[in-house]
Amino acid sequence: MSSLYRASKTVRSRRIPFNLFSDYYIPRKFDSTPYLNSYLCWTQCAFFGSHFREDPSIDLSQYPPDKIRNFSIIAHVDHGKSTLADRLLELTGTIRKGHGQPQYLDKLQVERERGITVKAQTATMFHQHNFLGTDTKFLLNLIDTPGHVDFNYEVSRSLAACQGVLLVVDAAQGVQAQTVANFYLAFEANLTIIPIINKIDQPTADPDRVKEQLKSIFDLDPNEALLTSAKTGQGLELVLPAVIERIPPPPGDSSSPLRMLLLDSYYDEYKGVICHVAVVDGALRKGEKISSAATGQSYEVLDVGIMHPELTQTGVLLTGQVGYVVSGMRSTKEARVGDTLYHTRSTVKPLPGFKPVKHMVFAGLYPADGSDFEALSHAIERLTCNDASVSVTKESSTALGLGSDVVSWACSIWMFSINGLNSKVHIQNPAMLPSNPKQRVTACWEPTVIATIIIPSEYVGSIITLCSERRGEQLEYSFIDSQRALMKYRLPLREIVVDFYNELKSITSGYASFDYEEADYQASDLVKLDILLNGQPVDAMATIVHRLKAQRVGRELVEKLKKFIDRQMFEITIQAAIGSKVIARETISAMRKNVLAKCYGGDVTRKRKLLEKQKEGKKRMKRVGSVDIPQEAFHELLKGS
Ligand SMILES: Nc1nc2c(ncn2[C@@H]2O[C@H](COP(=O)(O)OP(=O)(O)OP(=O)(O)O)[C@@H](O)[C@H]2O)c(=O)[nH]1
Repeated sequence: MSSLYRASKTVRSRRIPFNLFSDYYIPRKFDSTPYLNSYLCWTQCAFFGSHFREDPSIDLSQYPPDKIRNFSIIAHVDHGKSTLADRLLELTGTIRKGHGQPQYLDKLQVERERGITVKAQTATMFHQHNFLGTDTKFLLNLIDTPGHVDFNYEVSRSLAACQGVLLVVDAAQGVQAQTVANFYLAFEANLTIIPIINKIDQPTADPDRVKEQLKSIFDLDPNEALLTSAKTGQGLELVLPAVIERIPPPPGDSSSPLRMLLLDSYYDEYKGVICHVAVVDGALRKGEKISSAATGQSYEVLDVGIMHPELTQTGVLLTGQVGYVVSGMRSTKEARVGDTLYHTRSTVKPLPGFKPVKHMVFAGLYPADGSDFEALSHAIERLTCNDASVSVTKESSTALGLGSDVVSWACSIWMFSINGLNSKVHIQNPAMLPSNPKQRVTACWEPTVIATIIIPSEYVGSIITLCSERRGEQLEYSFIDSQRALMKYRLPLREIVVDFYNELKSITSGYASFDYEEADYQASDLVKLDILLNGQPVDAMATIVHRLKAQRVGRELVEKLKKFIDRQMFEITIQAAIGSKVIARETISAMRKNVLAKCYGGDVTRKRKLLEKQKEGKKRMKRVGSVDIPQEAFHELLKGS
């Protein structure tokens, strides 16, 4: 999910899977596929299973903004955010110690299975602290954030509701690429940053080195860093006091009309759409009418409360508080993240920063077995119900075949300027390119990303080679300490969605850390690569590639195809071509029937006649014969094996 995760997803169902015929479409190597698959699994598992409860002991009017702290935990993947969040929930009695479910805030089954956080969750805690000489009970909203490379989009949403963050860094691994990316997200949002050096119980922990890094990379005061072990509990008692004392209270105005920031939403089978919100100004009560600044739609507030950590009805949410609202929205599509919700009859200025969802990750999906179409369709419907950032476009396909799985592959979006058309067109399928020769492509652009890579210095050379092979442009190269380098590259998005991360990990023996954020489109020399079987272009196999890569991609495609197409009674030529220029070619020779099998001994002229006849027949067959491409050839090509 900056990363691809910030990326919204577009899931395309039932589309011709052959428009990205290169190594780019290979789902196993497509780094974002696990994410997509996670979501698909998610649709099959009961998400949330929300329990609504009432807790009469909670009186939110006791918590004006000065007794509220909204904070988030940010970190590189696996540095211990979720474990730390769990410990804080335990410490405040929000969950029972040893509740038997590690990473409480990771509610999705897929999150537990994969050990990474996908959907950010919020939990409200209450904590007594001696503040400025008075024992005061504070309301703390902890927003757990995903740390995986794909999920930075979620991180930025979470940060919009916070005034401070805990920046967790693994004491052994030190600052990693996502630590850098997350730090800058928090820094740019003007949030108070509390550095936490976690996992100090590890034998390889080196907190002093991490402190140096915090100083040299982020200019953070090393003395302000807290040393913790979320595993053993060491140092955790200092975390909440630091949150209360260092992070400012939310700045809203309780006497102003209601303005609520919509943070997230999901679909509950019983209650409908449940929105997570942060009340910036004013107050919200059950029964009131609210409107959305983004869509203009109005709703009645059916239920309102806090996540403590289960949904707990309070009937009210006051300035600075974070909670949930049920308002009869029919689909999460109506709940636009970053939207401002306000009282229907009031006039307010929408909160800044709202951006409509911008799709960044595209995937084509189709059921390998056509009879599974309904099931897949249903699963995708549930997926889109639960996540407003996923949108679906249905396409019909003439090339669906047999099998048992869902086949998915990465798509890309290019921009083309075409002679005869006034505006630039976005193209994600080569078939969308005009066939009319008068509508010539005059320029092309492709999306790029800015990648941040942190590696032990001995791997710098290999990274430079990898990034230049992937058409990267080096933007920065510096050392974050005596052993590790930080490199920034601008890379075409298409070059990193497939296999880049795996390769990076493999050439650095797993020591590289990587993050990226979306950047502009850049002019690129793109060409349409056609695949021809016996001289006939197979439209579904055409793809768009960079001219420099066309030769290699074309060669690989024809070689792969050769493996999967059975020999037939006539010769088959497989060609890759750009326009009329053939750049790669393979031939599958014809099967030879032994026409002489029944001629024992006998007349030579008769044998010659039979062979001549066979030759003639083959010529005719080659002319009229259409090549059967087995479905598994497409599947195997898609899977990249
Ligand atoms: N030794 C040690 N291990 C820890 C500590 N904190 C967390 N871990 C372990 O580190 C691993 C990752 O912890 P998580 O809390 O899931 O990490 P995360 O940062 O939330 O990861 P994402 O959810 O993917 O963002 C788990 O195996 C934890 O048990 C610690 O203080 N010491």
